[in-house]
Amino acid sequence: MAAPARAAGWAPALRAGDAGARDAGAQQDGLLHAWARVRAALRAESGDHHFDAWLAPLAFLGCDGDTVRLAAPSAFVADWVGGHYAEALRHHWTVQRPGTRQVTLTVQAAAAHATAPTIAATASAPDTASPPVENRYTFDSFIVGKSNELAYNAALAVAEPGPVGFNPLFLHGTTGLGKTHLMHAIGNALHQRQPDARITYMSAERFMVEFLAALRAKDTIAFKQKLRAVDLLMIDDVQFIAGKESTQEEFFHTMNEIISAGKRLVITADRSPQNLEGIQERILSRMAWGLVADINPADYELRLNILHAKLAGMTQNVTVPADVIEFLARKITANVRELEGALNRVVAYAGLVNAPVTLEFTRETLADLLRAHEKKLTIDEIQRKVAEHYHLKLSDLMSARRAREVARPRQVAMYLAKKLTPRSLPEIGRRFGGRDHTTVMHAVKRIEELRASDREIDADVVRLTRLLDA
Ligand SMILES: Nc1ncnc2c1ncn2[C@@H]1O[C@H](COP(=O)(O)OP(=O)(O)OP(=O)(O)O)[C@@H](O)[C@H]1O
Repeated sequence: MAAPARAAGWAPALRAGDAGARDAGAQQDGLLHAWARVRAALRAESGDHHFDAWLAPLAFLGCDGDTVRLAAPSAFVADWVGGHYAEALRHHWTVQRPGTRQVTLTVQAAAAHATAPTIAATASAPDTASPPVENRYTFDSFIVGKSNELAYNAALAVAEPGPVGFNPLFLHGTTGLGKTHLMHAIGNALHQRQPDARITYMSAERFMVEFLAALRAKDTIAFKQKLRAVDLLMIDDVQFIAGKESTQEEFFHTMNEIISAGKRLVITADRSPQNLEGIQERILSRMAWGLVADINPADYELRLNILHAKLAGMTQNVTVPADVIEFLARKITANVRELEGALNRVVAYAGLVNAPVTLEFTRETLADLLRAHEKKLTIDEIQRKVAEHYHLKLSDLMSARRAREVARPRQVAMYLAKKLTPRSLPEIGRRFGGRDHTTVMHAVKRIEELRASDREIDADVVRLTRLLDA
C-alpha cells in the first residue's frame, strides 16, 4: 500500500492517500470501512476538537494477523495518541475486527529522513527512532505579532546552542494559541543546530502514566535515567498533574536535576504559574525562576497574517478573496486552531463542490461555527447603520414615504435584517412601521436582484454588512 499522505484535520475519513486502497480488493475495502467506523466512534467519544487535533492525522496502513497498523505524521502525534488513545483505539478495533489484539503506531516518514531530529516519542510506538521533521511546526511557519512575540523570542533563545539565560521556559496561554507549535519549533531548530541533541517531548499526563507504571514495576530508576539523560525536555500541559502528589514529587526532582545539570527545560500550561491551583509551591517557584511568557489571543492584524501564511502554504489551487480572509479574521477571534480549521474547511469544501470561494459561500460553509461566535445583531442596529449610511433620519425608514431615496434604503435595511438576524418576515415588517410580511419578502427579492445588476447597491450591502460586523 502506498505510504499515506498526512491527512489534514478536515480530510474525509478514507481520504489519506488511499490510491492503493481504492484498487485493493473487497477485504481491504472492509478494513477501510472498519477504520472509518473506528474513526467515527473516536470522534463521537473525544469531540471534534481533540479528534481533529490528534486522531484525524492518523492513517491506516493495514492489518497483520491480530495486529492493526496505523501511522502518525510525527513523533508528537504518536506520543500524544499513544498516551491518550491507545486503549480506545484497541477497543474500537476489537469491536470492528474481533481478532484484533493490538494496534501499533508507526511514525510515517513523509520526507527527508536524513534531517529527522531524534525527538524521542515516548509512546509505545515500535518505530519512532527516526521520526520525520514535522514540517508544519517550525519557527518559520510561526507568525509573530504583539500577542506572542515574547513567547516566540524566548523559544528561539532556548533553541540556540550554548547556555541559555533562563531555565525553565514556561509558556502559558489558552487552547489553540501555538504553545505546542513553539515547542516543536524549538525541537526542530535545536536539532538543526545540534544534530546529536537528545530531545524529549512529553505531555504531563504521559509523565504521570509512565511514572506510575515505573512505580508499580518497582523500576523508577530507568524512568529517572531516561528523562534526565536529555538535552532538552519539554513537558506539555503541566496543569494536568494538579493534585497528583506523588507525580509532583517526581516532577520536582526531574526539574531540579535538569536545571542543575544545565539542560534545557520547557513547560507549558493553560494558565500562569500563580493561577495553577493544586501544584506544589516549590514547583511553582521553580517555574517562576525561569522565564514565564504568555501567549495571548491574536489581534486582528495577526489573525490576518496567519490566514495569509496558511493560505500561501496550501497545495489546493483555490483562490480565496481578500474579503473572505478579512471576514474570517473578524469573526474567529479566540483561537488560532479554529481560525486555521475554518480556512481549511472553506477551501476543502470549495474544492469538493468545485465552487468559487465567496463571502456567501463562506458564511454557508461555516454556518455552525459562525453561529457559535455570533454576537446578537438587532434590527435596531441595522436600521441605525442604514439610516446613517444613506444620511436619512431613522424615522424615514419607518415612514410611509415611497420616494426612491427613502424606499431603497428601507429595502436594504429589510434585506439585511432578514439575512443577518434570525427574525421572521412578519416580525421584520412590524419593526418597519407595521408593514406586511409580503412587503419584506418583496424587499429581499428586489435587493437580491439589484445586487446582481447594480454594483453600487451591492457595494452598499457589502459595506453595511462589514460595518455591522456581521
Ligand atoms: N502564531 C501562529 N502562527 C502560525 N500558526 C499558529 C500560530 N499560533 C497557532 N498556530 C497554529 O494553530 C494550531 C494550534 O496550535 P497549538 O496546537 O500549538 O496550540 P496549543 O496552544 O498547544 O493548544 P492546546 O493547549 O489546545 O494544546 C496549530 O496548527 C498551529 O500551527
